[in-house]
Amino acid sequence: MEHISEKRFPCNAKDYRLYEEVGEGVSATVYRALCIPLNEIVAIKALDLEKCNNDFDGIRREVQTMILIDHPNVLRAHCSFTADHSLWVVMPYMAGGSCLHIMKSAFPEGFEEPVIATLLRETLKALVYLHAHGHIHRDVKAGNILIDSNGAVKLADFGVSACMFDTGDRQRSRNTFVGTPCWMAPEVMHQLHGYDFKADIWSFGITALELAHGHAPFSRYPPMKVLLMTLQNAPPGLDYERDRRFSKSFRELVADCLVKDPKKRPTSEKLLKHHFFKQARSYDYLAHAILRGLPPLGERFRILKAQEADLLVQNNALYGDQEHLSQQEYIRGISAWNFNLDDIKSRAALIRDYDLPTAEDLNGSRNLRDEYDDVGITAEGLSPERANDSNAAPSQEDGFNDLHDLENSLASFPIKPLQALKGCFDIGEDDEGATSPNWKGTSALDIEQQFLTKTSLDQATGKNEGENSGRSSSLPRHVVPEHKKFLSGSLIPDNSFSSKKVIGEGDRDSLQPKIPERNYSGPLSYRQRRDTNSLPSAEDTSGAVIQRKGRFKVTSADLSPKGPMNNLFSSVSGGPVSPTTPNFTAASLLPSLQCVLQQNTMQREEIIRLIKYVEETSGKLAESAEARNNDLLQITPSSTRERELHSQMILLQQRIGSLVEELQRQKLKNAQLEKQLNSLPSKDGRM
Ligand SMILES: Nc1ncnc2c1ncn2[C@@H]1O[C@H](COP(=O)(O)OP(=O)(O)OP(=O)(O)O)[C@@H](O)[C@H]1O
Repeated sequence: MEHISEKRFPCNAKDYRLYEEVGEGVSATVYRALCIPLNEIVAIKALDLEKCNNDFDGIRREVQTMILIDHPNVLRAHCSFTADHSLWVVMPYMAGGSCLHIMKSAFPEGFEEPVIATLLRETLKALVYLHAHGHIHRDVKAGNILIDSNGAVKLADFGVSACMFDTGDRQRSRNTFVGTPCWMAPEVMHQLHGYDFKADIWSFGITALELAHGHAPFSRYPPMKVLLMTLQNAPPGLDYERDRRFSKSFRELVADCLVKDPKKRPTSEKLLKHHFFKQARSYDYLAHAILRGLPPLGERFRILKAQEADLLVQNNALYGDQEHLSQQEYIRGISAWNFNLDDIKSRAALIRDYDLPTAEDLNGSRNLRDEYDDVGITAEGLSPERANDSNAAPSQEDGFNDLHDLENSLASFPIKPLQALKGCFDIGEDDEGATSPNWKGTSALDIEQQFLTKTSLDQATGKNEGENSGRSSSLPRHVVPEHKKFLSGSLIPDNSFSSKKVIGEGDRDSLQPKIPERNYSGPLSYRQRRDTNSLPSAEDTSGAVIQRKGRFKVTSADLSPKGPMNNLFSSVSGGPVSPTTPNFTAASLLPSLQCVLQQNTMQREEIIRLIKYVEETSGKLAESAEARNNDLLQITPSSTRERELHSQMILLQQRIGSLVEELQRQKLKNAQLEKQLNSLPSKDGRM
C-alpha cells in the first residue's frame, strides 16, 4: 500500500507555476504545473466554478474523496483551494495521460491483450478498494484511467462518485442518472430501484471493450440512442469472428461483467480472481508497450485538440448544422451531455440507426461492421427487411416511440454556477488530518459529516474567504480557463447559464449568482426562444424540480406517480406544463399530447402489472386475474408500438397462466406427498 506523502503541498496559487494544458473535461482544464516550494511537477485541475456543471455537493464530494483515498491505483489529490473563479485541485502528474488519449494518439484500434489485462487488473484493484470503502465510482472509462511515466495505473475522476453509506438526499442521488451513457449500466438508466457497486462492474466491462477496440460500443450514437440500445439490445461483447485475436478468457471476462441483471455480475473482488488476469504484467512492461516513443502529454493533447477542431470544421462543412457538431462532444467521451429530452429526441429523429456519419467515418479508420459486431448484430441483420423484425435492433420509428417511454426515467442537466462557493474547498493535507487520516476505520458517512462541519465552520468564520481574497487578487486572469469553445454544441446543458432561480436544496439556492443569459446556438436556440416568449420552463413550474444532484436534476416525475393531468410534458424540457399556458400553438401541443398517450399506455401496463402482483401475492386463482386482465386488454391498441406491447402482454399472460397451472400441479403433488408422509407413522404403528 502506498503511503500518504509527508510533503505538505501549499494551498496558495502563488506557489504554483502553470505550464501547458494537458487535458480538458467538461468542467475542468488540467495543466502540468510546478509546485515551486517543493520543486515537484504536479497536475492542477482547474474547475471553473462559474461555468462548472457540477453542484456544490458534487465538487465537494470529488475533492473530499480524492484527498482521503490511499491506494496506489486511485489518483488522490494533494490539496485543493479556490483561486479567483476556479477551484484548483493539485494532484500527482500522470505523464502518460489517459488510456483514451493514448489510444487516440497511437492505438486507434485498441491495445493488445496483455496490455489490456494489465490496465484492467490495476483498475479493478482500484474498484475493489473503492467498493470496500463504500464508494461507487460511476464513471469508469478509458478516459479516467491514467498512467504515469513509469507505467503505474490510477483511476481518476470522482466527479460523479457516490457513497453507499449515504442516507436521505445523498441516498436518493443513487436513484439519479449519473455517468457517461456508453459506459452506463442499464439499471442506472432505468432508475427504478437505484443501483449499487455492480454499476461499476458494467462500466468496467464496457471499458474492457473500449480498450480492445479503441472505442466504446455504441460510441457513434447520440446519448438517447445509447440508452435505447443498452436497454433493449443484448449486451455488447467480444465477437468470435472479428475479435479472434482475443482469448476465450477475455471474452468470458467481458461477458461476466456485461450481464444486464446486476445481481448476476461478479463483485470487483471476485472478478480480480478471474483467470484472464493471469496474463497481466508489470508497470515496466506497460510503460514499454504503450508509452515508448510517444510525444510529451502536452504535445499529444495539443495535436488531438487541433485534430478535433479540424473535424468539427469538416463536419460543419459537410452537414452544416449543429447536430453533428454536438456529436463530436459525445465522441470525445466527455461526460456531460444534454438530457433535454426534446432536443435529444429531435436529434435521434435525424439519425438513421445504421448510417450515422462519425469522426471515424470521415477518417476512414473504422467501418460500420465494427459497431454491429459490438452489439451482436450481423451485417445481414441490417437489411431493410430486418428492420421490421421485432427482434432486430429498434427501427427509427420504434426507437422514437421508446424515447417517450424513457421520458419518466430521465432528468435534465442541472447547472449550479458556484461563484459564491469560493473558499469552501480549501483542503490540504493538514485538513485531511483534521477530518480523517484515511478511510480505514472511519465510515464514509463520518468523513462526510466531519467535512461538512469543517466547511461550514470555515464559512462561518470567514477564514477561507479572507485567505482567498488575498490569493485571487494575485492570480493572472489567463490561468482561469476560458469557456471552452469546443463545448458550445448542443451537448452543453441547456440550462447552463440560466439566471433563473433554482428550486430545491434550501440554502444553496441563495448562493445562485446572476449570470447573464448565454447566446445559444443550434438546438439550444429553442430554449432561448421559449424564454423570450415567456413560456414557462420546467423550473418555473412550482415544485417541478425538487432536487439537484451532481450533473443531474431530479424532478417530481422521478419520485412521485403522476396524475393524468399532470402528465403533460414540456416539449422543451420534459417538465410538466399547464395546458392553459398562453402562446401554445397546435404544433407545440402535439408532442405533449403524444406523451400523454404514451404515458397512458405505460400506466395501463403498470396497472396490469400491479393487479398481477396483488393477485399473485394474495393467492387468488389465475382465472380471476386473467378475466380482469383480459378486460383491460380489450382496449384496442392503435399504434404499432401499442400493438407490440399488446401482444407482449398477451404472451406474458399466457406464461403467467401456465406458471399458475404448474404451481397448482406442484401444490397438488406436495399435498399428496404430505399425505403419504402423514400415513407413514400409522403404518409403523400397525407393524
Ligand atoms: N493528474 C493528471 N495528470 C495528467 N493528466 C490528467 C490528470 N488528471 C486529468 N488529466 C487529463 O485531463 C483530462 C480531463 O480531466 P478530468 O477527467 O478529471 O476532467 P473532468 O472535467 O472531470 O472530465 P469528464 O468530463 O470527462 O469527467 C483527463 O481525461 C486526462 O487526460
